[in-house]
Amino acid sequence: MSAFEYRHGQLHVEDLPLEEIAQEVGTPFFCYSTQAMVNAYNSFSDALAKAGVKGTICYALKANSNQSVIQTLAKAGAGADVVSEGELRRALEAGVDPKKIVFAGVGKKPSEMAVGLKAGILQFNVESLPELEALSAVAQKMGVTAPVAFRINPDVDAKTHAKISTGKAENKFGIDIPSVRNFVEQAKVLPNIAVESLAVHIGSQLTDASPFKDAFARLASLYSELQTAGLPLKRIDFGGGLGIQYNDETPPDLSEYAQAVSEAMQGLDAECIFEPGRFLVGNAGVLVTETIYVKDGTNRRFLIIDAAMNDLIRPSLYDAWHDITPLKQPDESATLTPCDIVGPICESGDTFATQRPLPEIDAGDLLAMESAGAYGAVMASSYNTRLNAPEILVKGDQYAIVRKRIDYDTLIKQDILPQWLSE
Ligand SMILES: Cc1ncc(COP(=O)(O)O)c(C=O)c1O
Ligand SMILES: N[C@@H](CCCC[NH3+])C(=O)O
Repeated sequence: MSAFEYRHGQLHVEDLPLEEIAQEVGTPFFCYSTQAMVNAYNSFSDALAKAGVKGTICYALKANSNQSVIQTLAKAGAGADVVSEGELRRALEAGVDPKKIVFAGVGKKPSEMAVGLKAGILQFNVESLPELEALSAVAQKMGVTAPVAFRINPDVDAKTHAKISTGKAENKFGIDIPSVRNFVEQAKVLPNIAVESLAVHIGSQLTDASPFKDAFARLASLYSELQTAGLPLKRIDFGGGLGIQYNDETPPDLSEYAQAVSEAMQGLDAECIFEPGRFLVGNAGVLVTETIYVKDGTNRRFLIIDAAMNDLIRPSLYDAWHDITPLKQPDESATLTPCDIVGPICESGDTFATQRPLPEIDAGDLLAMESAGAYGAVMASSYNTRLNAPEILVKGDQYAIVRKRIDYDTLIKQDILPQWLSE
């Protein structure tokens, strides 16, 4: 059973009508299903087990870093993939075992490295020589050894949106394969560094299995070559990137993905790490919004809603598609009219959908923007001095506000007037 479906004419999340939450919380708000997240985690883990792959699933916090989401996944067994001191602190606060935390990102500062070393995390995914040198210096100063994975850039086209593609030579990420031997030599002479792992991540929202296969094969062959040359590698990190269905894409199913991993692992003795973000939470969340006005323009109908690009930026930033579903189930015979669904922000880019066929929608009607669990609330801003959309977590017939809406007073008072303006 899906976590979001119509029952008795109303869109439900698990056992609750979304409209009931909307009446109590007000719109817009994000709503996440515990069941959908746990199911996604279990299906990922089962698929790996079925393919004979043993590994740790380190949830990529950047997709949705609400403490309740991290804790839900940690309770299901997940570790964490973090990219900043903030995310690292979130993971530790949620009780994630430091030995299941990997620290990725091209720009870790020495102060952030120190927090990771102090916590005793599993590995730092290193992407440049200056970063390796900085890590060595911090570790030496602290009298500890830094566990390192070299993140490789396999120069593989992930066939995804250019802004979220990370494995091509022109991208800022990873170390090109021919340079890795030099990195290994440098690591030997740098104090307090232990190279234990190789990592890869070629992009996000991959809908084709072949780039995964290519990247994993290159990673595995390099792993085997370096191990044979005497480097004591223990782990291989396959990154994240598995796509979800937003519209009519057909992402690889889990067994195909797990098969690609298992093929790459043939003949290798290594623990595996995975860093899925979107797959675990993307389809577990919606953004609920109210229609403020229906405006008939010269040549099109606009639905002006109370959510905007500051709440969910994906359509403006990547031309991303999100299904838009009325909370009240329309008649099967309802006539569909093409509408532009837009927010109140003063930019034409504040558009969620163009010429989207929808049944008759009136002012006051509630809509759900689907697949908003990943890269939704985490990418929000207060542009146009709009209040944040609160976040709600549902479990069965219970719901909890897991991030509240900040009031205008608090928002405005974040700004501090310099003395001279109050004189
Ligand atoms: C290093 C790394 N790991 C994991 C992820 C998570 O990606 P996704 O949400 O596509 O699974 C990302 C984001 O693309 C990333 O940059
Ligand atoms: N923010 C992007 C994904 C970025 C992945 C970051 N590594 C999206 O919404 O699709």
